[in-house]
Amino acid sequence: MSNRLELLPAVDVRDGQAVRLVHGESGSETSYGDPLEAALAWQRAGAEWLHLVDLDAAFGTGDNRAQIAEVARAMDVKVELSGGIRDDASLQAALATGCRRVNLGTAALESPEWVAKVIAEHGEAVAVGLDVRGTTLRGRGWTRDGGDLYETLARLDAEGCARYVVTDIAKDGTLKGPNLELLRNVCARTDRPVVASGGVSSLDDLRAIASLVPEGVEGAIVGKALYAKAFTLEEALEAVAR
Ligand SMILES: O=C(O)c1ccccc1NCC(=O)[C@H](O)[C@H](O)COP(=O)(O)O
Repeated sequence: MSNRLELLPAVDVRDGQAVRLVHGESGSETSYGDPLEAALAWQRAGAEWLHLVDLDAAFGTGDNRAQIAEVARAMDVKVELSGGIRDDASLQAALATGCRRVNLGTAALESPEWVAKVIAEHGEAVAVGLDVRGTTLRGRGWTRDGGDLYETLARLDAEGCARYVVTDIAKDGTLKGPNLELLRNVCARTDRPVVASGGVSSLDDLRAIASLVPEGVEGAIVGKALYAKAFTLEEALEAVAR
């Protein structure tokens, strides 16, 4: 594992638009225009990764599959794809975009046998999103409870899950800072890399997450702060370069 924090600027797509939600709640969207333009802007600014989310697929309000595939295929940088990947068809469609990895969320809570099979078949190409309120996991676009964080983590670890994307829903899209305690607690319970998501508001937040790299945090997803211009991606990359 590198000792430098990886940054993953986010492009969350709802109804064809790049948006950010507050607490992941449907209806709380702020729109930021064309997803491809946003993704290309992050790439031009030096991103190594793009975190690309199909929110409609996550919520079950349709999908943006064709547009998501167009964005993923246009990227020269690594793409992590999330939202509504719950069965063989959606998994194959996601992998066919050429993305580097997919995030499974709801499926890890509702279809554990399928997820164990997918982890065994695809290894590093699969991460599991652990999206929590407190220590209770949430699925179906974060609208339904899905069990205990640490029990699920132990099960997924035993199945060989390669990495986790950990989101405190109470922080997501709020610019209130990341939940460092949650990240530390998850890192203490697994030896797999953890990608932090939700709440980043400042370069100091990124430095604080970067201080957890020795504990197992590998990356940080940044959404709202970049769209709200709290800092630029260039500044963020510079802040975690040392
Ligand atoms: O990732 C999902 O599947 C998802 C489902 C339902 C609501 C939101 C979802 N993802 C949100 C994100 O991944 C955000 O882009 C990320 O947490 C960034 O948060 P922030 O920096 O606080 O804007």
